[in-house]
Amino acid sequence: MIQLHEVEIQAGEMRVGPIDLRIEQPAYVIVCGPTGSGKTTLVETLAGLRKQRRGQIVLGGVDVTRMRPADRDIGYVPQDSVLFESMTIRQNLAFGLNARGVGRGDQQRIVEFLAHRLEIERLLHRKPYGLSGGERKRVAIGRAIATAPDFLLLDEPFSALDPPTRHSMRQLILDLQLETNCTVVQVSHHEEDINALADVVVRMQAGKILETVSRGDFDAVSPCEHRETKLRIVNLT
Ligand SMILES: Nc1ncnc2c1ncn2[C@@H]1O[C@H](COP(=O)(O)OP(=O)(O)OP(=O)(O)O)[C@@H](O)[C@H]1O
Repeated sequence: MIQLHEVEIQAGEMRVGPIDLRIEQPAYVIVCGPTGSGKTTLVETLAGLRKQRRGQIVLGGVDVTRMRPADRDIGYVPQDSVLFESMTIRQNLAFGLNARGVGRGDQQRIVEFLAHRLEIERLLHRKPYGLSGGERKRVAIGRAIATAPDFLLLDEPFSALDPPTRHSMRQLILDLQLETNCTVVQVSHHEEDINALADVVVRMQAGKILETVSRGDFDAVSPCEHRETKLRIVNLT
């Protein structure tokens, strides 16, 4: 369960919140809304990167309100997908594993698996310089999911990608979410993302949640039916 209770953040001149939210896990949550409505601020706050003025955040039963970002069970892909430029792609993917003291053998096994799954094996020896936008996104996503977090935060992960790459990335993320059962919170402006991915849509406006539309309980249906059901339900929004 994602639970936010009266969360407030000061973002420059703008007050984001109070935000109250309850979302059952696992879910694919899309946060949408006009530019400047507070979507990134909300996601950064979940990641622990923004100081809250007040309120409480509970993720999967754990009160993370005062927890450091590294101690939250979260993978985060920021809007600009910043990579560690001095490290190889292999080292980028292994970063979180290394920080958690995972042994060399296990690190190697996980990195090879991720590289295969994300189709970036041929990039492992390279440094980020010169990677395409789509390749960077794949590495950033791989780095975020390497530690198998229960929560994956994606801030406009498909921006600046061409339509075919957007389509394949969307499919990849959906498959990963269904495979790992993690909860994804994704910022998106795009109707196709809502149609293809969302179990829950959180609409923000002027720093507040305007509405939360839930797509119901999909536990009993197959992944394929899952997507079709989502498509039907989005017409209600
Ligand atoms: N550090 C900051 N200093 C000043 N203003 C800030 C800061 N962070 C956020 N803001 C302001 O808070 C508001 C919300 O920003 P935020 O990035 O969360 O919006 P958003 O909904 O993600 O927008 P977009 O869709 O354009 O990415 C904006 O008006 C922004 O300028």
